[in-house]
Amino acid sequence: MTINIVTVGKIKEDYINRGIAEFSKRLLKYCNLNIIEVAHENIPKNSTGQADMVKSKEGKRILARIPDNSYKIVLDVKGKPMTSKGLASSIQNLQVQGWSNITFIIGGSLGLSEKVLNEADYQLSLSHMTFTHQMIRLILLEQIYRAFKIIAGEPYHK
Ligand SMILES: C[S@@+](CC[C@H](N)C(=O)[O-])C[C@H]1O[C@@H](n2cnc3c(N)ncnc32)[C@H](O)[C@@H]1O
Repeated sequence: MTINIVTVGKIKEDYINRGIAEFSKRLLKYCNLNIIEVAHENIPKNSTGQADMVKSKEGKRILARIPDNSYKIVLDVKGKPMTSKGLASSIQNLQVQGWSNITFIIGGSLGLSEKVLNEADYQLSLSHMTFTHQMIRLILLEQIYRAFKIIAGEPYHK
């Protein structure tokens, strides 16, 4: 299984980068992992009414980088919640159905465009709370790692 994460912007915080490096390393035992960063769009100073334009430009970059034939899961606060066991079952079911690529998509500071949201096979919320795009990348990686540990029947934190 190949897991892709298409995400807007870079990670600036060193402590988050270290966490991402740790979970990326741990995941290599279970899957191939590609983290694909697309450039964020500068938000104009007088940004009233420009949010859609920013999300649309970032959205085009995201859509251009989604690998072909992959099952697309967008991360969105308003998406559907899922348990960690549910994510494990979903990954397993997708494998059984013949999917060899799953792409998770993380938006920029203003979120994702309607076009990207509509392209998704699943809209996933990790909480009712909003996290930064930097934090959500780390949290998502930990949840994917947890899912593979559950699939493998291996012990991990409760
Ligand atoms: C700073 S948030 C964007 C906030 C923006 N106001 C919105 O409502 O989408 C950046 C990205 O992180 C992801 N994200 C943040 N919190 C999330 C959550 N609780 N569940 C799922 N994704 C989340 C989403 O992909 C979002 O586009």
